[in-house]
Amino acid sequence: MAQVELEDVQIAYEDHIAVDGVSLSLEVGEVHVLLGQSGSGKSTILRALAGFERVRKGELRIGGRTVDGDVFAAPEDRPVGLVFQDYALFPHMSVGQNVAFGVGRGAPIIDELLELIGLAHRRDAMPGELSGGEQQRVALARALAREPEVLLFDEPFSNLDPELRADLRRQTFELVRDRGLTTLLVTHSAEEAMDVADRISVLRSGKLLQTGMARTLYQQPSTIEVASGLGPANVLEAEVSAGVVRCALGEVELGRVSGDPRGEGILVIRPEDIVVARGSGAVRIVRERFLGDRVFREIAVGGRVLMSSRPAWEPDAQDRAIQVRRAHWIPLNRGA
Ligand SMILES: Nc1ncnc2c1ncn2[C@@H]1O[C@H](COP(=O)(O)OP(=O)(O)OP(=O)(O)O)[C@@H](O)[C@H]1O
Repeated sequence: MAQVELEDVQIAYEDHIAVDGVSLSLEVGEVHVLLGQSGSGKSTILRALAGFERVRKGELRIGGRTVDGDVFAAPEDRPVGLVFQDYALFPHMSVGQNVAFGVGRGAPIIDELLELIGLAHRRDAMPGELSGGEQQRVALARALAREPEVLLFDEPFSNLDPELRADLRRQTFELVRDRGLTTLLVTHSAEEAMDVADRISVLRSGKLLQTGMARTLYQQPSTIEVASGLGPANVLEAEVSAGVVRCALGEVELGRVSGDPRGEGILVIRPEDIVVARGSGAVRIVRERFLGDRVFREIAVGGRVLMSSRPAWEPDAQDRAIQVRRAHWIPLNRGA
């Protein structure tokens, strides 16, 4: 059953259309990520689901009930919990009061939630006395206290340092999944999106480009923007002739190319799928970066500079040639 539905939604700020024709459906218990660059419309969608923006066209439904469109449900009448980037705790209220806000002081769920976020012993502390990670846990507990059906997260981990961010992200999504809460997370980090999402929707300039599982979007992007939104990608013009795909790298066997290669198109090749192997070819390494587990290289070949990466433990070949392990085909009209 769909828990959250957007049907052909348009949202505008005066004459600026921020979200344009977006349709999306989240299953009950799904963790869904809106991924896109700054200004792509992610937060606007989240705010509209929370009831802080109105849709101009289309409809929003939560739990099968229309909350915006022909009718409008006020924010407090929607079964949603919202967690922002900047915690937004009430500074003059203690941790316990912040969590209990809007649900009543004595509610047993408050103790349970404080226990859950590991801050039961800080119940009387003020937000200013907590670290950023602790404050964000309080904000999460506060959102959960209303027992929402849907959780909305707007870049909730971006103000935290990287190690803490990864830890808190893991804890948060364990908790969300244990409770079976339908969740929509906004982020511009592909790594974060792939880490937590059941499915990802990639947005650009207010339009939805592609929805799918991380693996599908990474390996079989429908456009160049989706390809580069999920991670580094080499993009090469190519054409199919006589049963092989030809590009600046030479020939790639058809069997190594997913999609539907025919005529002219674009090949998307991930750095790890460009293998610098033993052989004779005009391959020059322009730049090399050692990243611990892998070595990332820029290599000049066929008049182009391409990105290639290999596991750091792999021995380097002396006489070099390029092999393409895997590539994906985007038809020309969709790649533009
Ligand atoms: N209150 C507002 N008034 C006018 N325009 C706005 C308002 N809020 C957002 N916009 C515009 O709408 C578009 C979408 O903004 P939105 O905040 O949804 O993007 P975003 O993808 O969440 O970006 P970010 O990652 O920077 O938060 C942008 O062009 C932005 O400038």
